[in-house]
Amino acid sequence: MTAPLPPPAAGPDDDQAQQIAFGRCVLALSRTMRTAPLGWGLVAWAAWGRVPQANLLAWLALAATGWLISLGLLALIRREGMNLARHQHWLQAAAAIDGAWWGAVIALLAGNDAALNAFLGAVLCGVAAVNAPVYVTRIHVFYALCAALWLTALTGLLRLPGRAMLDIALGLAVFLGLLCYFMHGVATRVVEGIRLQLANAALTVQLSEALAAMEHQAATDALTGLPNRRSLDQALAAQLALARREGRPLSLLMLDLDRFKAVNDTHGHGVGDAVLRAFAQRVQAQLRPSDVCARYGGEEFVVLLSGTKELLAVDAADRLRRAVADGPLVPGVAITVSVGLATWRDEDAAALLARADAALYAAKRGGRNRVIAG
Ligand SMILES: Nc1nc2c(ncn2[C@@H]2O[C@H](COP(=O)(O)OP(=O)(O)OP(=O)(O)O)[C@@H](O)[C@H]2O)c(=O)[nH]1
Repeated sequence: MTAPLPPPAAGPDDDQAQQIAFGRCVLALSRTMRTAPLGWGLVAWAAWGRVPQANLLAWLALAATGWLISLGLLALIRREGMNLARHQHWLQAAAAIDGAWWGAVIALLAGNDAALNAFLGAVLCGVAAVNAPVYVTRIHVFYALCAALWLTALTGLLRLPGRAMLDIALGLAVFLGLLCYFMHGVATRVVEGIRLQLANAALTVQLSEALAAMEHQAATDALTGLPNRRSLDQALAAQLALARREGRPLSLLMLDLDRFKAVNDTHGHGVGDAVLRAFAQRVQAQLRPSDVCARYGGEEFVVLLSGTKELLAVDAADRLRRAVADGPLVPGVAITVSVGLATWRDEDAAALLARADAALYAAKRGGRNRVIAG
């Protein structure tokens, strides 16, 4: 009977999904930050000659400083392994600094030029829109960026006269509010996707482990831990193919414990089982790693000696026989083994096994505890 599949593992930790989401966000931000100088160029181009040069230079200096601080924070986060618990506030700080120096573009450059004001408002909307997918796996960090951007912009607008400035502040607030609202839904689905990927990966590992365990079970004899008959058939087919292709010699031993029924009858089946297990271990201890020892059925075993001609195989078989006869396999139970040997002669597996079986039968008839080559 095959063992039932283990129950599926519990879903992966939410912490793990959040950690992956955080790592993705840090990497995305590291990439996007490289494009910031493009934004400076656009702003400088639009404001050139329209605002006092000192203001433009002050904003560029502020932007470059904020940018360098954010880059430094990101580099530290990456160097220390992007740990969510330790670094999430650092990332929030980097985003807020980013938002603040962008927002300062209004404070330093907006004024009476309506076209420039509109351009700067559009730039801030663009900055928020570009950053939305960057922070989609850490939406709260995006809120920090938007809040810092809007508050800094508002501070600059409030000190200017006229309603137009408040209109820009309101328009920006509506745009950022809507963007955050829609990104919230997207962000939830993205993190859910990461969770599903983790669950799938965990399930795949679990299934392949269960499959490997089942394959092992299907190929192994439960009592002795040796390969079973099914596995022997496969090993024998492979060895015969090798023998045919490369002319490698192959010898097959069929071993059968002598008068094993008497062990069961005298000591009980439990002791009989222990004898079979001890026999398997003793035989295996005598073999090379390339040899195959399988339980053929009952108290019968088959050994494949690859690359071994008949003379050497007889020696090996006799060594096995002596190892069994040398001392009791379990305390108080002495037993011997008879061995039939057949060396491959361009025949198929069934014929080779039949020859070894006939040799084993001859060994039994000859008095047991002996090796006969067929
Ligand atoms: N304990 C135990 N006994 C087994 C197992 N498989 C087969 N047997 C027993 O092995 C015994 C084989 O007996 P026989 O075929 O008569 O052979 P034998 O007594 O070894 O005699 P010879 O082979 O002629 O020397 C039977 O009593 C089976 O019940 C097993 O997994 N555990």
